[in-house]
Amino acid sequence: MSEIVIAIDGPAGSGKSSVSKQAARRLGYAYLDTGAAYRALAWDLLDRGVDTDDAEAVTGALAGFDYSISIDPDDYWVRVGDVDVTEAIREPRVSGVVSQVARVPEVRSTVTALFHRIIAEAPNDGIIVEGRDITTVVAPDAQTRILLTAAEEVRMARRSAELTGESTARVAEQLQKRDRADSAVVDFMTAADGVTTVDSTDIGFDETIDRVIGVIRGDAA
Ligand SMILES: Nc1ncnc2c1ncn2[C@@H]1O[C@H](COP(=O)(O)OP(=O)(O)OP(=O)(O)O)[C@@H](O)[C@H]1O
Ligand SMILES: Nc1ccn([C@@H]2O[C@H](COP(=O)(O)O)[C@@H](O)[C@H]2O)c(=O)n1
Repeated sequence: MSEIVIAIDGPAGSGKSSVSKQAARRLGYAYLDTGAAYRALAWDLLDRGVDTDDAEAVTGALAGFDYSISIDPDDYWVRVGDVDVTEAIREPRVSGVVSQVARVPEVRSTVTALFHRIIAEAPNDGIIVEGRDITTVVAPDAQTRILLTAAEEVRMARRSAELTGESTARVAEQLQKRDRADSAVVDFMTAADGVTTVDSTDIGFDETIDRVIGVIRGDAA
């Protein structure tokens, strides 16, 4: 069981997954991507033909959601049943509906219970858990709580550099739309009491990891 829990929240494209994964590698910790559970559920609902706008139908489909995720930062995968959905859950069709699914209270309580089980069973000394409500709901008592952020235009530019098949305007529109919808459910734009902000707007990837590890080790932010 992990003695140390590091909670990291932030808006879309702020670097939560890439920075958390790399920091976990360096510290020998496990890494839990909580957004993957919401994405995998959205993928599963689309696959089963469930209307993702219908909260009752989404709640009804939760019992059949057979989800597993690797918490090894060197061997990351996500599965629904026997299907490896690691890549598929990043597709725009999933990103486009995930916020609708994540706003359903029964979804949030079910996946939060799942996260608590994964955290409790992690074999490493520590685990880095990233998402939107980790510092406030999933692990408010975590030893270290960080809000990882960056200016919206910088996040858009970084995301559109990754998604070569999509126009910059479309990527920007989707990122803004998702942040707006997600912000209506949880506040990940402002740091809660006791949460340290790391702003990567003007710093590169490696320096961001150094800053995050510095906060975890108790250096000044
Ligand atoms: N400090 C940084 N400097 C440069 N690039 C960065 C920095 N931090 C993250 N990136 C890049 O920004 C992109 C988005 O990062 P990442 O996917 O980790 O964000 P995220 O917060 O997990 O996004 P989402 O919530 O949408 O899944 C990646 O290409 C990543 O390599
Ligand atoms: N703690 C969380 C994490 C994620 N979500 C929802 O999932 C979507 C995908 O998350 P990514 O981190 O992969 O971008 C996100 O847009 C939220 O709708 C959440 O609600 N809580």
